[in-house]
Amino acid sequence: MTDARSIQVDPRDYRLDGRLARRIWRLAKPYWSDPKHWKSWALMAFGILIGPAWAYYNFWAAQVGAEQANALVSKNPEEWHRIFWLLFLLGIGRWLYGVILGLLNTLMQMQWYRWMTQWIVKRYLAHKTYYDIAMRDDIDNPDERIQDNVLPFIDAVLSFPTKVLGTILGLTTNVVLLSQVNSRMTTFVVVYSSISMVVQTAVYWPLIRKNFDAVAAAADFRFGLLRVRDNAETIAFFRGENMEESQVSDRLDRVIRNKMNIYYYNLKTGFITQFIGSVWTIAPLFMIYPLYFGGKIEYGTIALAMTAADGLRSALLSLDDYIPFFAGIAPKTVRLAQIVERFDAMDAQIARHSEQITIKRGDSIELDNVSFQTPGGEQQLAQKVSLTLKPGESMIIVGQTGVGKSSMLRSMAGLWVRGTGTMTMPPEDDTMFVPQKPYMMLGNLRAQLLYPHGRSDMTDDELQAVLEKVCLPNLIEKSGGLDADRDWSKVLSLGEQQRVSFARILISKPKYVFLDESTSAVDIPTEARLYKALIETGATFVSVGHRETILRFHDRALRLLVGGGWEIIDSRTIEPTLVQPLGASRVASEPVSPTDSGVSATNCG
Ligand SMILES: Nc1ncnc2c1ncn2[C@@H]1O[C@H](COP(=O)(O)OP(=O)(O)OP(=O)(O)O)[C@@H](O)[C@H]1O
Repeated sequence: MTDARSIQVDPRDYRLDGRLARRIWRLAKPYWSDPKHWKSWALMAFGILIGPAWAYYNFWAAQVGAEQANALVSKNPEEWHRIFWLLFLLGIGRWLYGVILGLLNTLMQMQWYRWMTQWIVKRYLAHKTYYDIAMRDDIDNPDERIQDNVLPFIDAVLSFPTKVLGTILGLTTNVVLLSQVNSRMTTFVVVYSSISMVVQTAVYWPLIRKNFDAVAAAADFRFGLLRVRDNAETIAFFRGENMEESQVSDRLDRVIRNKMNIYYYNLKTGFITQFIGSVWTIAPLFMIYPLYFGGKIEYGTIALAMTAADGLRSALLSLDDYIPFFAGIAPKTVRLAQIVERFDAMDAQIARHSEQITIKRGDSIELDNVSFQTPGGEQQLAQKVSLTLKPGESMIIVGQTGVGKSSMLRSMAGLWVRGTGTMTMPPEDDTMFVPQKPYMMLGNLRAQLLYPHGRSDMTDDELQAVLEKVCLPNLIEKSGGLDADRDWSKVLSLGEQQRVSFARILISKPKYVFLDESTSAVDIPTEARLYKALIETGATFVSVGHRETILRFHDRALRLLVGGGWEIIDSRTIEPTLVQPLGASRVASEPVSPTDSGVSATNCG
């Protein structure tokens, strides 16, 4: 996950143009083009169709209101009471309309929200895209994008058709109403509102960028806090609290600066909006009252005209609203679209097979002219590697630090796909990759041991026997049983976690195992025990390691050279300095039997 500040911003993302419209369409289309979502279409159609009825209702209510005012002036209590109860019922109808529309909208929103979030998460996890994003570091805070942006996007898009319909109906009904009273006033409202629309558009334009920056700053602040949680122990060791406090305050300052920026901007523009509104409240009065004093209209018509003029103005002003509306949703849309565009790019890359290592499935490990690259293509690693590893064989990858040993394992696991050539790999279900820092899932000790498949018919005694083989004879007892639930990544030392990883191998019995410095945190006798147990399973395995002591457990070594070269050598006769000198623990130069590790069962740890 990366800091939003380090991401290059495309200035085109700040515009409200066809590109934004296409992005909205790209995000909305998958849901709305699926016939399975007919219910949402039905709800949407209902919401739209009820609009004209609602407009007519308001049209009629305005006329009834005028009749009531006339009944008041002509001192007609029966008529006044009749209209009063009618208006009371109309009020209930208005309330019911609001409730029904709110319910329909929420139902539609939740259906789409669930679907869209699941759709994005599915694509995020497919083809290991989450890993690609994390490695390339070009999409900041993907989790925040998924969690925070989907609902506001949906909310905005769903409200859009009703908003447009509301504007159209508001314009037509109020023009009809107002022109019944005075056509001059209709012209005034239209001209006045058009001018105000132009002014407001100019005023709101800069807000798009400000909103954008505010969203990125908030995501950044969250990221800063998350870093502290994720690295709590390291920070505590380094006593880095002061530095962390300053980085968090720094991010918080940015959030506040952006919020204040928007606030001051709204305050300034608020004066303009306020001025436009004030002129409006006075101006129509000067046009309507002379008509009344001249006996040209009845008293109730004043209220009717004012309601219609106000309705027409708000319909026209709602046009102004489209700019702030799009300015508000643009950042969220762009942040979501960027992540979906990355999914699309990933799919396209896979479909094209371009610059991508082809992976075939077979019963051995075979590299045919494979050249490896880092995920973004920044670095060429080992070039044109060809080798075969038959079932039961083992190989260690050695070479200078940073030369690309772990990367080769990542490519074999299908995590890094960039490069050329063809790699034959065993079926995924037959393989297990063991990283240096094991993953401890949430759950009890049994779940840790059975990870990743989570199923096994092994009894508790059998699990205990496995733990003894990996030098953890007391783990169950000291943890409070196999069903004890702890934060295992914290309560187990790294060496213990690495031994749990080996227990997982012995439990799952994969045919192929790939180990990336998986014994770096255990002592040499324990390492020997672990490799001995691995060899006994008969698995084919490939290790990456720095310690010369593990060379002897492998049939051969692939030595990677700086500049992309490589060579295959006999791992038992390799010059230890080609791996990494270990000082006192030099290995004997004569070949050693892999099963003769030189340690006894009691020699663990
Ligand atoms: N996500 C990444 N994006 C771009 N380059 C990367 C990424 N991860 C690693 N690299 C680069 O790829 C090169 C090979 O890294 P790799 O981890 O494979 O080396 P290594 O030989 O295993 O190193 P070490 O022995 O230190 O563990 C390094 O130069 C490293 O900086």
